[in-house]
Amino acid sequence: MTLLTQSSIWQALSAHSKNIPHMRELFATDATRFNKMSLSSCGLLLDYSKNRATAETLDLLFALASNSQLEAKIKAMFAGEIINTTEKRAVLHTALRSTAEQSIIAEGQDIVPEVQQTLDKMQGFVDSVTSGKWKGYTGKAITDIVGIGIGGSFLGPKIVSQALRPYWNPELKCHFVANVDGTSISEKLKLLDPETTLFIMSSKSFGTQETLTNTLTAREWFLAKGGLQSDVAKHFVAVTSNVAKATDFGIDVDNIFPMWDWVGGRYSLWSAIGLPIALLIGMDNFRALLTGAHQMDEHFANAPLTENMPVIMGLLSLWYGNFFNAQSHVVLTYDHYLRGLPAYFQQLDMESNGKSVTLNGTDVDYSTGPVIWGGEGTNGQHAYHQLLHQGTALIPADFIMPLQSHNPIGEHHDQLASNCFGQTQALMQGRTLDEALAELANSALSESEKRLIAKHKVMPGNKPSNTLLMDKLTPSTLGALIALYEHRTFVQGAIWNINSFDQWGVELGKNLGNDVLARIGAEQDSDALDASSNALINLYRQGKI
Ligand SMILES: O=P(O)(O)OC[C@H]1O[C@H](O)[C@H](O)[C@@H](O)[C@@H]1O
Repeated sequence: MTLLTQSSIWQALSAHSKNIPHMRELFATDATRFNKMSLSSCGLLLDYSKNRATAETLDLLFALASNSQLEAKIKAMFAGEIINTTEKRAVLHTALRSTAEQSIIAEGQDIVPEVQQTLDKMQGFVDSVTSGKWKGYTGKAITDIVGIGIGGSFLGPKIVSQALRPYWNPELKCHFVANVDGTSISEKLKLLDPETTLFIMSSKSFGTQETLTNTLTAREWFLAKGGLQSDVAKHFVAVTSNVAKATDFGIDVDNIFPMWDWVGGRYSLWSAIGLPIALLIGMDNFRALLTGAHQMDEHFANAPLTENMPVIMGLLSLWYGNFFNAQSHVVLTYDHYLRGLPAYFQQLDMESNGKSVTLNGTDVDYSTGPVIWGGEGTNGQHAYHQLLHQGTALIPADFIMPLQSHNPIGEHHDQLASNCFGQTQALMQGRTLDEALAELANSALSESEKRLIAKHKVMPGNKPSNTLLMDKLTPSTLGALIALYEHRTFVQGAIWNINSFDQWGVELGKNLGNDVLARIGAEQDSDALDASSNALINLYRQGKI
């Protein structure tokens, strides 16, 4: 057994988990439950009252956090200690949204000046492109931006741009290409004019196969359409920590925006990786996004555990995963602009906490990161919510909704809000057999049919959910919301004592993919691998089954 599961606090939580009254009862016996179990910070309100938790539960969970040295671990991250021990790196995405007055030391050097210089360089670039000063090779202004990247170098810029659609510069269109499937870039290139298109190649390592291949294809297209090699600098810029590789590739050194080892890919939208966002919404709004995230950083670093939003959310999700066998967690955004957020949180959390050894190499004997999934409300209500209400799996849910819509037409937003709140209520209270029978009382069914149908209409309820509200979706509230989930992920990783900042599983896939590519291109059929892999490679070489 690990020290964690041996600890008395873990044992106490385990015993306590068997004795929590149904949430209906918890609400019926305490009219102040919402007041006690909600908090506001950084423009967000978290209602966590619809959870299987009593005051004792929370006390035990906070004690678990303290016993896991959570506060010291938070301090270590903000202080730039090498907490990504397997890659020997600091984890300082929080420095990207620090204020210019702060001083943050990584590897003996204050990194805030570099961060500020990069923001200034972004500012100059954004101003130049959006004012029309930056010209394409035929003297025309840029109309289309294509972000080429994958993983963290794609999802952050894409999802944040999508979320901040009301703030877009109407003169610019933005497209993203991630997949190495040639269809992805081909379909985009069909829409584009090489004279007015700017490609932003985003790759921290400048070594990711998909991104390199897509960028080469974009460059070939540009040259084939009439651009000259000497025009490439007007249409290709890069964001990378590997300047040497980018210049070798042919990117003008002035057009390279820096990245640093102390920023993980899935935490990088706050860096120059966010350049497509900045172009679309302007630098003032991009800085507001950073400010919102910074406010959440301050809250996370300074609020006591008992009033700390990321801590509370992290603990409650861990509560279900470790003590109620919940294997997944659903994120439901009641806002069309936030429809991509579940996918973003999926990468953030699953790539961070999909681990099974502790920092010192011991196998864990408890569940770590759950499957994160979700979608936009109300669409999901007409599909997978059925399983949330009546399925056998326990799936805790986060509901996220702005109080004011950017598109306040007719009754739309009232209906959206009532669906959101109605779902959390239904999940919590369920429907008893007596209630189901009462609903059928006046129907024409026989008594035995009523009993049968009523049985199918019973919903156990007691399904946990958090509700996160904001006044309006703005760059600042979005920054705070994303930082909240980053820190929630950190909290869980800290308690599980895993490294939330490496990704060796992903690396293995990359390496084996390269090996298979070599076999596909080899002179002879593959025979050195397992029988299945050999057969698949050789069928591919033949091009038919
Ligand atoms: O930015 P890059 O170096 O191209 O990396 C892009 C992505 O690829 C990897 O496989 C990682 O798992 C991601 O975290 C990363 O964001």
